[in-house]
Amino acid sequence: MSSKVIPYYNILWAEQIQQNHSTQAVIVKIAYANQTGKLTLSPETITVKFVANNELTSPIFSQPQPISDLEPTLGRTSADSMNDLLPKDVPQVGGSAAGTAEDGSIVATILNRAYANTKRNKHFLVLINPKGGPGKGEQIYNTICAPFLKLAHCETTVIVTTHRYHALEIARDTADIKKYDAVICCSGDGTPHEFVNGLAKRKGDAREALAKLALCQLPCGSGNSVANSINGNSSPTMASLGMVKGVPIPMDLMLITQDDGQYLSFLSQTFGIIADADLGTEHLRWMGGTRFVYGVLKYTLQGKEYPCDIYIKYSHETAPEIKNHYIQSLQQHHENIGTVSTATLSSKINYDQPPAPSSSSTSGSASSPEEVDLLTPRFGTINDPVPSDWVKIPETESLSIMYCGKMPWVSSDCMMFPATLPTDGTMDIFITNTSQMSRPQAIRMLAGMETGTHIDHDFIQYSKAVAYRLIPRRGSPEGNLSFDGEQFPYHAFQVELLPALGCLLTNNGMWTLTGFDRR
Ligand SMILES: Nc1ncnc2c1ncn2[C@@H]1O[C@H](COP(=O)(O)OP(=O)(O)OP(=O)(O)O)[C@@H](O)[C@H]1O
Repeated sequence: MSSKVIPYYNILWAEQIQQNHSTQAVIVKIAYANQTGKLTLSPETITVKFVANNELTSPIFSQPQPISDLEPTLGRTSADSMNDLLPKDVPQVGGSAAGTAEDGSIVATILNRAYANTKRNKHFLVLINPKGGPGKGEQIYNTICAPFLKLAHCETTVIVTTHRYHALEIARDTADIKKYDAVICCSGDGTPHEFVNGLAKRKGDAREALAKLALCQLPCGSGNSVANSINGNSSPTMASLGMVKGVPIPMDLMLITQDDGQYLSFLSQTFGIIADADLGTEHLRWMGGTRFVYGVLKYTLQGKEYPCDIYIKYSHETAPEIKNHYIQSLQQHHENIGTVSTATLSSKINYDQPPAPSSSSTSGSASSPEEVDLLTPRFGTINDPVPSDWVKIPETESLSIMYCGKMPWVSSDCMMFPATLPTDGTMDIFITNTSQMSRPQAIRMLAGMETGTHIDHDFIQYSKAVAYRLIPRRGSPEGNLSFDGEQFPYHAFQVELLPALGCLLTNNGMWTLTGFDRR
């Protein structure tokens, strides 16, 4: 008999389906995510027989009992291997025959361990963008994600977005939005961008809603930064299990001011080649993620330049400073996750003291962060003078890429920001001028983006900042500018970090680590 081990993490649900009082045996149906490939899981069920002497009897897998049409044929499982599934202290069968989660029964024990550090029966708001990426959002949700959520007894409210800004309107206008544990964006990165900005526009409870509604993504777009950064891949089944077992953690956000507008950004701001590669290749959506790589290569080899002026309020400028900050932030994150519940984690995160406001728009304010307006910038807006302690970057008249981000992976094959962490109080800024590199150098740098080693090249600047400003030079040809992958006017803008304002649904209280501390 072949053996099968089911990690508790993969268990979606357990339910007692039969009890024999004379033998004190119970039969439990277990729904779980079966690992069927390196990055694929299949929602399946097995039935297992337990007896009162704390031992698992021969499981009755020869007669699998699928509970939905989606269940594939079950594998055979040995009793021995199931000890990895079973707790050593299996309680006596008895008590409530219902086998509910709280009654001390085997079912309760399994469920408690399967959901040891997260909430079960999560209530999800599901937003499906039917036009995102290759346009398969509905299909991917219905055939791949929904079965996991159903087996895990999660509650769902599903909305298919019908127009641009629909996700923003839902986040802004849904009165009881805080009843949801998380929002599943079945989309690319544009929908989470809209959703976060909608929450920020709520009257009265914006801060609370941003802290409560955990973002997650069913990867249906071309970039899928959220899913890639959380799971380290863009597998929809891995993402689906991650939602069921997700642990919410706080995440830093970024506040952008441009013209007279203010926006939140959870992911990135992109100026130059990367923005052109993303937004200038919309007609190539059919290529999926490859269109981005194609675009970057094309514009890099063309040596396109984007004259501008950039001012940065650095937090960590040199490579050793960045590495030290990463290691310290990671340790602090693990300490916080280990000692407090995720609900109170946000308030326990200890950031570098934010600098004092420097502009007229915030001067005189002695309010605590809770009291000031959610979107009141600490450093003023793009319409204020550049603060005197910000550093002007030299030689940006021939800049080719400015990319600022807060998530490590911007697509499955691009670890753009290897040194970023969810709540490290900084944003990572990548600046380079590819037109001054030889073609082989440029291609080596681009190839390094897959593993995050592109930041090690001499001709790039990778730093950490708490704020910056970018001003395109007057009279220069216009390119694209994107915030979180969404197109914005090619105008000057300013960005500052907002510590731990948002919430992210992660697998184990952290997104996939890049290994930056071990480099
Ligand atoms: N029904 C709809 N029709 C047209 N546009 C929509 C619709 N629903 C949402 N949108 C818009 O589609 C845009 C893209 O959303 P999405 O989240 O899928 O990211 P994406 O930019 O397509 O991702 P990627 O670039 O990674 O493919 C958003 O601006 C959103 O407002």
